[in-house]
Amino acid sequence: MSASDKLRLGVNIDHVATVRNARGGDYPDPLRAAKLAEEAGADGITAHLREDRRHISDADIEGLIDMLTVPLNFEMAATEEMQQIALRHKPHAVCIVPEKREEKTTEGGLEVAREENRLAHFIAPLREAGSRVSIFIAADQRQIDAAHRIGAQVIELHSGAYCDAYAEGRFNEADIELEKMREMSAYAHSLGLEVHVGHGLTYDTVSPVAAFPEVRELNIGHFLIGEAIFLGLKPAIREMRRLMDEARA
Ligand SMILES: CC(=O)[C@@H](O)[C@H](O)COP(=O)(O)O
Ligand SMILES: NCC(=O)COP(=O)(O)O
Repeated sequence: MSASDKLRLGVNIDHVATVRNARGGDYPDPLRAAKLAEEAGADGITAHLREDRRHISDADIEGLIDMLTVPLNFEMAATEEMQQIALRHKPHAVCIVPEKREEKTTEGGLEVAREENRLAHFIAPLREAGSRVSIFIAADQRQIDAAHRIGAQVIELHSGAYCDAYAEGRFNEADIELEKMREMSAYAHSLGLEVHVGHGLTYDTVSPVAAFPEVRELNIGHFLIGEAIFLGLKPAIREMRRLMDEARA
């Protein structure tokens, strides 16, 4: 396996900030988590600067930009404020995600097809600034075609429907969702898009997704931060890495 074939693990540190923000102080520090994740072998760090700043803050993003030795995948909504922040920091990757104030977490993928024109104009300066532009979407051919047309280099398939179905014991539905992601990974790859997958992945759900040959990166956060309470962050990440490597072998 060449280095370019390696399945990368992006560790999302948002929920270290959620715990910090519960008390409004300085700890636990998401930057310290990012450092440990790097040391544990993370290939990248993902952080979502929500418009309501419910977890990651502007200062966290600045700190990550200064400190990281691995690429930052900066998740953000397609708003002018976020575009300005991304253009100031020029992260390795910008992943455009949908956001709703009332949601607990990112509920679905971005509606690219309905907003093609606006999104094409929105991502052009980000690409020109040197960031790789990724679009967080459902495993839906219409959305993939639209992401391709607007000039995104990467798509990230939302694995939440698969993971939720699995967690709730709806295994037939989980298989259907998995099959959709498998087919759409191959389809997106055939168009020349780089394929990532993320949201809600756990030790129980990661292996079949890691086995898709077209997938280049998994972004995983909430489960790892939870598991770190019991195992420690580095062992939790290393176990995820082991499962990914085993599935890919
Ligand atoms: C877009 C995405 O899937 C991640 O950002 C993840 O959801 C963590 O952030 P939230 O839990 O706030 O959605
Ligand atoms: N884009 C998905 C991500 O970064 C991680 O999502 P989760 O594992 O925190 O649900």
